[in-house]
Amino acid sequence: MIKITNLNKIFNENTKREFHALKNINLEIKNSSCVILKGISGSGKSTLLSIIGTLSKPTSGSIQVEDENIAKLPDLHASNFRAKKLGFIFQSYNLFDTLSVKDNVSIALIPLGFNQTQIDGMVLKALELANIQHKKDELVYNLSGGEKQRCAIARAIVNNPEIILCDEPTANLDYDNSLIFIESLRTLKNLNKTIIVATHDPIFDNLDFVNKVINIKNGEICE
Ligand SMILES: Nc1ncnc2c1ncn2[C@@H]1O[C@H](COP(=O)(O)OP(=O)(O)OP(=O)(O)O)[C@@H](O)[C@H]1O
Repeated sequence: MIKITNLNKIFNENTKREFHALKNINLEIKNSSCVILKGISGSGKSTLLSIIGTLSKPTSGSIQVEDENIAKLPDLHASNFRAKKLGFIFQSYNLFDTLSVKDNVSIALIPLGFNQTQIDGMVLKALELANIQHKKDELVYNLSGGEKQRCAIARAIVNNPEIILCDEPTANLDYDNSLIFIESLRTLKNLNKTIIVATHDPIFDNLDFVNKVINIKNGEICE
């Protein structure tokens, strides 16, 4: 369970540019559920996702993941938490263009101390799950947008994370590739992953495997 309590994020606090981006967010996300964070541009979706992902810290409030409050983790602990428990999928893919698909995916395992045989096995499994194994030796530079997204999915799941965070994952995909992405999410849901997607893409409306849609407006949850 992810339990967010009284969470606030204020950028540039106590300056003329002060901006209250998240206002008293309270939210519970059950294990193995799929949750969509919806809201127009600037509503605070990415800010919330990056705080859940320990990429930034809230101004106040707590985020309990099982028994741990991850809101105030020191940087080293936060990076350990991310490496073990989280997978990220971004709209811009965040891949290394000049590396192969296989090498992009294995990067996520480097901090975890696996040996080469273990890494090879885990990478192959992730590539197969994401349906990109046939391009494993190709440079990312040469992939299509949909293939890059599948490579990004493989990288996000290679560490077998419990939680997968997706920020506008279909923003750069055409309709057919967006549907393929949604089928990958369904596969991950069936593998009991907890999935949180920040999006304003209507393609995520009314999906049968989505457990909860949370609307965010001006940094607040509106039920
Ligand atoms: N580092 C920052 N400093 C100041 N303001 C910020 C910062 N990051 C985000 N904001 C502001 O916080 C608000 C929420 O931004 P956020 O990126 O979370 O929105 P979003 O809902 O994800 O939008 P989009 O769909 O366009 O990505 C915006 O008004 C943004 O300008």
